[in-house]
Amino acid sequence: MILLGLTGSIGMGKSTVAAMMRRAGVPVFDADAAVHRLQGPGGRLLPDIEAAFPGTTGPRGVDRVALGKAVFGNREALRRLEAIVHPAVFAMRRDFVRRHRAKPLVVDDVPLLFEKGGERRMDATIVVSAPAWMQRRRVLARPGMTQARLAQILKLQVPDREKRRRADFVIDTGTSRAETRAQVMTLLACLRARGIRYCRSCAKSSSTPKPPA
Ligand SMILES: CC(C)(COP(=O)(O)OP(=O)(O)OC[C@H]1O[C@@H](n2cnc3c(N)ncnc32)[C@H](O)[C@@H]1O)[C@@H](O)C(=O)NCCC(=O)NCCS
Ligand SMILES: Nc1ncnc2c1ncn2[C@@H]1O[C@H](COP(=O)(O)OP(=O)(O)OP(=O)(O)O)[C@@H](O)[C@H]1O
Repeated sequence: MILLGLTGSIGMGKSTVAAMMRRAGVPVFDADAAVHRLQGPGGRLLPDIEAAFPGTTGPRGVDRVALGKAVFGNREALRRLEAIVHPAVFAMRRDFVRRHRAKPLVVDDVPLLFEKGGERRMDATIVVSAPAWMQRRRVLARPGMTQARLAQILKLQVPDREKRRRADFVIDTGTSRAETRAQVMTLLACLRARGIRYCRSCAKSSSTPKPPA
């Protein structure tokens, strides 16, 4: 089995690419979805989160906007939240990978792959990337997102340029979905047929469309 770490900064299209991979029959562990389950209605982590951040949980689970306000911009608070959330996610990931170990490819979709040194656990890494202006446009269109919140989140993330440099493969989402899907399918076919070493040598494609005038 080849274990692939999939990552990308906020709004780069990681979830979209992960969905394309899943549709292509690859098991994908979704760390964000795991976090949502653990923090959702009746979620296992609610008591610990409420104790550490009073008033941020309720019958509908974690109030993500309120918790985000408490931790983004406050490194110590974020570390406390991570200490509650990450061990539970690690355990779910380990079970998922074990369950699928007979498959040729397994994808681990990890928002903080390079930030937390997770790439060491992977056979290869894939970064999803688009031009910065497109990233901003996508993220600022989300409800509840502001320039200030985006700036705080970007400060916590390894810059896109650095991610691209460190990754084995880059998927460009600055183009049409059809082109992105074609890149995904080519990469998966290559990995299945030829393995990592061969595919590394023919990867790292990217195009950077100009911002609109
Ligand atoms: C604070 C929370 C509730 C805010 O939720 P919300 O739905 O508003 O934002 P979302 O989770 O989509 O994150 C927005 C962006 O911030 C990034 N981000 C989230 N947590 C972190 C973190 N610990 N460090 C750096 N960036 C982070 C995400 O990758 C994403 O790009 C949530 O982000 C959270 O619980 N974070 C801590 C757990 C964690 O580390 N999750 C990410 C990897 S498993
Ligand atoms: N070619 C493309 N590939 C992927 N996403 C695209 C493309 N073109 C436009 N998009 C849009 O870009 C947005 C990317 O959102 P997505 O949720 O996939 O990002 P993400 O990286 O998972 O974000 P986050 O880190 O915040 O969870 C979506 O609204 C998607 O429709």
